[in-house]
Amino acid sequence: MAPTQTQSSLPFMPTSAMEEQTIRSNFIRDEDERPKVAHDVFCDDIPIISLEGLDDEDGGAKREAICKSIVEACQEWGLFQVVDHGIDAQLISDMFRLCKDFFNLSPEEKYKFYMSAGKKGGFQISSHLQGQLVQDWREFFIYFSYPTENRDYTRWPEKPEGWISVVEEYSKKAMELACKLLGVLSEAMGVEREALTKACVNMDQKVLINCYPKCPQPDLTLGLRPHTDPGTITLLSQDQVGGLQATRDGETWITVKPIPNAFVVNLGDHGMFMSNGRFKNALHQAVVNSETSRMSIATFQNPAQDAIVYPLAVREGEKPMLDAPITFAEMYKRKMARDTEIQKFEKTANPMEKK
Ligand SMILES: O=C(O)CCC(=O)C(=O)O
Ligand SMILES: [Fe+2]
Repeated sequence: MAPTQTQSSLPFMPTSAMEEQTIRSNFIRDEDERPKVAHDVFCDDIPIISLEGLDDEDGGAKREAICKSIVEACQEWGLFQVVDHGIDAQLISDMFRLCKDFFNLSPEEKYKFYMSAGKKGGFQISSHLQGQLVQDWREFFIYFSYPTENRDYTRWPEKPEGWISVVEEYSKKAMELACKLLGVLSEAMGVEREALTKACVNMDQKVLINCYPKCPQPDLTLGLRPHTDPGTITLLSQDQVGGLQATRDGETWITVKPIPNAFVVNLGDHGMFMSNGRFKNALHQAVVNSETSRMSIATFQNPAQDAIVYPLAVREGEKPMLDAPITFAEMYKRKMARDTEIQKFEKTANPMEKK
């Protein structure tokens, strides 16, 4: 079918390039940004924590041991995997099946949900950030799922059939699990179990489904550039392909081993600030491959825009990381300004360095 006017003015979709042998220049990263480790070279360093027993009565030895592992993982990595988390395997598999069906729809069908400015959710290509010099090799669909009054059901596709109710259930279960984990972190900071959830005011949740089409030159590009998530905590489920990478020093990357039905949990900037830097905001990225497409579902738990960002606890000998309380909206604005600044700097500074 000939592209319509609207489609031709929209960004290039990686899926349209699946038959091409080389990638377009706007996806090619500078050499130092290219993947150093392949999507399927897995590393076991990331803690895998079973949550069985987490709901035991306070003081239970099992709960105590689980909490300890979570806290250690947050201090060391800001990232870990959870199994036995109580979210039904069937629900996760239904979600993946329906997400896959959506991405397999024709471009016309997907573009009906194209997320232009001001739309509460929908289909997008590459990156949330505007004006990026190099594009990410991905397409995604995003749901604005909580608070429920934010749901604009005109942005929730009726095709594939049944997707709406599965997303509703999935997002509810993810919200419950995230709050449970935030409870563990709150207690570790010596504040009441609900403290982090309350600090988010009316907790916001977005469910983002990433689809990374197979790529003819995966060594030259990234599915998703290195970033930290801005919010409090993220629950990520991924298929068995592999591609999520984490780092502790910003240089050595490891590929997180996919585990069926597990969630990769990572803390975002808000989680880090609220703990005064005790818990890390995990830097991560996604790489692609030439054999198969990959899918991941990131559920972001964020504070409300006007929620106050300030450490809930400052430990002895520490100074607060922030001079004064700010709103989450302000925190995000500063992050974005910094990210754009870093990009501009890199693009202008690199040629000088090479001289
Ligand atoms: O696809 C992945 O593994 C990572 C996704 C991610 O980091 C994100 O959507 O923020
Ligand atoms: Fe992320």
